[in-house]
Amino acid sequence: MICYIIKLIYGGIFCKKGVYDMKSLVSASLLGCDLADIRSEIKNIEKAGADWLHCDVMDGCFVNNISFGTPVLKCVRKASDLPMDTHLMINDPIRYIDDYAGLGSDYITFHLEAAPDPQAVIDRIHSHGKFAGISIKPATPVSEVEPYLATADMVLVMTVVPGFGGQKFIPATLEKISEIRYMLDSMGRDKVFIEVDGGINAETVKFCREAGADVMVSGSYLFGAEDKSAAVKSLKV
Ligand SMILES: O=C(CO)[C@H](O)[C@H](O)COP(=O)(O)O
Ligand SMILES: [Fe+2]
Repeated sequence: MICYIIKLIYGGIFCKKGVYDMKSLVSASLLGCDLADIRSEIKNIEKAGADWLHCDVMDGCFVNNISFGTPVLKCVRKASDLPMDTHLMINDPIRYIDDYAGLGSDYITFHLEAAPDPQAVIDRIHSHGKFAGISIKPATPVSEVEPYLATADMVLVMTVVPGFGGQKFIPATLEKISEIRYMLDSMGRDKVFIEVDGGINAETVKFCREAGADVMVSGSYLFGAEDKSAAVKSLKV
């Protein structure tokens, strides 16, 4: 208990042995690119050193925005061999897992708040041989995701309220990253990724990394950068 309190105070300094040995991964959020020119945007960000392609699927119900769905992700799959990191911001996501797995997503992340039975969604993703991510909004307590840490392959901590790119990073989410990393370490699950998404740039990434995150999603910062290689590099802290 004392250790846990110290850990929270220090915001993750003592967390996850080994993660600091490797650079963090950068997942480029295509929501921030010019969608009319998506193939060349993908090629450019790939050349700049991005590790994954992050695809934000929004249904206009779970979040107040509609983005894109299977037709666009099929084109993304054809345009690149990079791992596809699909972020489902849709209600009752189990309805669409077969589709997003079938089109070639590597990681499929859904929202805990949107799923009546989160374990069933994780199991369905695994039944396709894909990696399962579970995400929480900034207002959702870490205790709600704890039951799924034993089986999820990735936890996505939203660092903005989901729905739109270009928002400001919420610092209060850092404590949640540290708490989740501590819980995963305590369970011996040190291969589980913690991904952060929303307002990630060269400054905010440092705090996320210290707290224990290892996959950094970035849209507006990366695609808005003049020098994309330098921007990607700045996120690999
Ligand atoms: O899931 C998301 C929004 O809900 C996006 O991935 C995220 O906002 C990335 O955009 P930016 O880096 O511009 O904040
Ligand atoms: Fe996202």
